[in-house]
Amino acid sequence: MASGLCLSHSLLHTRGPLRRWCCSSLAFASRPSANAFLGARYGNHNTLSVLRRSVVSCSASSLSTAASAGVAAEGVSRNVVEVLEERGLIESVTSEELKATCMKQRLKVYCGFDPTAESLHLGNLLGIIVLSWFQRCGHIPVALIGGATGRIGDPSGKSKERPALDDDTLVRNVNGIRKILSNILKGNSDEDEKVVVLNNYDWLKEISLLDFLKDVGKYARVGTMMAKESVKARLNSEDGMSYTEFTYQLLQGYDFVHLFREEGISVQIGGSDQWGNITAGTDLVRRLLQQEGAYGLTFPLLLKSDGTKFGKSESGAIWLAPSSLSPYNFYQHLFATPDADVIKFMKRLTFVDIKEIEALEASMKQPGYAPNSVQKRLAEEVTRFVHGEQGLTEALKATQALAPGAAAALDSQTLEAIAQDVPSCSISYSVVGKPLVDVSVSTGLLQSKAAVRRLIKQGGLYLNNVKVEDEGKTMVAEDIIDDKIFLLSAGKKNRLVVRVTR
Ligand SMILES: Nc1ncnc2c1ncn2[C@@H]1O[C@H](COP(=O)(O)OP(=O)(O)OP(=O)(O)O)[C@@H](O)[C@H]1O
Ligand SMILES: N[C@@H](Cc1ccc(O)cc1)C(=O)O
Repeated sequence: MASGLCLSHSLLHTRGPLRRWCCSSLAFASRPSANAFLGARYGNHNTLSVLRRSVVSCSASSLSTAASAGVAAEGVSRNVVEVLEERGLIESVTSEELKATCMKQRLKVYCGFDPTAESLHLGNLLGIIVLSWFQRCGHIPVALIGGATGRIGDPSGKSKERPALDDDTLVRNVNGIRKILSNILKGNSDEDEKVVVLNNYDWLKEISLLDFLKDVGKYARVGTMMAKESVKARLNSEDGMSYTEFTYQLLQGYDFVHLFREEGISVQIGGSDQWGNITAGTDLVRRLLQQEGAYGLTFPLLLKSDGTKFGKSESGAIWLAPSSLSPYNFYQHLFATPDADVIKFMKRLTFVDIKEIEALEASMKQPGYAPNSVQKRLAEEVTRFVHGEQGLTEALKATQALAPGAAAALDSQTLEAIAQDVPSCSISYSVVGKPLVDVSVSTGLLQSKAAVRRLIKQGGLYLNNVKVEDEGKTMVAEDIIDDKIFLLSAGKKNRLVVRVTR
């Protein structure tokens, strides 16, 4: 049974579907012409001009006219393809027709994530954001977790075969990712809007090897499979590629067939590295189901300033799960975005109106611009989207409390949150009445009492963000916030959260 969070209609996956390929109950408002499926790769930053040059079945101007003439399908508020173009969120689409189709009908759109870690990361967030844009424009987003494909390993963008994950790890990762997807998508949609999270293990586990080879493999051309970037790159490498990984594109392709037929999902999105897998899906729908109307859309990968991609395999992933990276640290990473990238990230990672982003861009060039103001806005918007209002409040409180020279009043909740990001230790309540000099050494903040005294003289020791002036200070009950915790700081950067046990 499908593990959809709130699945509106159940998946019909008996062994039957493999025999029901040619009869789909889906009704599509438009049937694209065959040459519309030649596909159009968008230039990275020049999407509109490429689009105009290669329009096949309808011109860009006729689309805008159609939209402004108010012929949009009920529930569809804006042209999502235009919105995504405007924000630099389209790398390629399989057909120009999508731009017209997305105004004529409410589309179901999916993005898949393999469970290769317990959390998703900032790069994966783009898929969630694009899903969310579809939703904001009136379409229906579906997130998919690759419980089955995660066992095979996507070779896209990988120079080496991925190590196989054991079952326990896979289950843990699937659960972790499901939680993130549900939280973010649910938190950012209307209360009564259902969020669907599927797991491809639910249908792929049903299919026998013989059925798969006979019924799916027959429709796949080896030459086309070999020509995919993910395969070509690996075939030229020393280790080559296993048959297992070679079949990955077919599994993802079959997912699209299944979702198109059983769930009425007609659009698959993914990062640009997913182009080969996505087109494997649109091809299979055409060959196997003999149906037109399946679209693929990719977005550019989010890159760091050094040109490497934000990813889970790269060092220092910016995780979305609060258990892997606190909202405070998440916020700080975004706050540290270089000026050169901040406007691009505002467009791709937030839902702030494009006009407002342009105004922010102009403000950065003004003489009175307060440095990092746009970074602050970026960090706030993205943290709110990922961690909710409460996560943002936690991040802002911790930021205030940990800012050099902070005078923020502390509470135990903030300190507990900070304890995820700075060293912490526990001490017994008998600390009350002890000299602070001794406590600073016994907690490991500083090496010796002499060092503590020297620091106090220099004005560098802080207790709960308040400068300690008196070398003879002893701890009193009021120093222990909410009777449980306090913060010691040596200078502005060296912090220690101390939990007090009774
Ligand atoms: N930096 C990125 N920018 C945009 N999209 C990304 C980025 N990294 C991953 N994605 C997209 O997220 C989806 C899930 O990707 P995937 O699970 O392979 O993540 P990954 O970080 O690339 O994993 P791994 O590092 O294990 O390959 C895909 O659509 C992929 O294109
Ligand atoms: N191949 C995708 C995940 C995915 C899996 C199955 C799908 O149907 C779609 C996408 C990735 O690794 O990022």
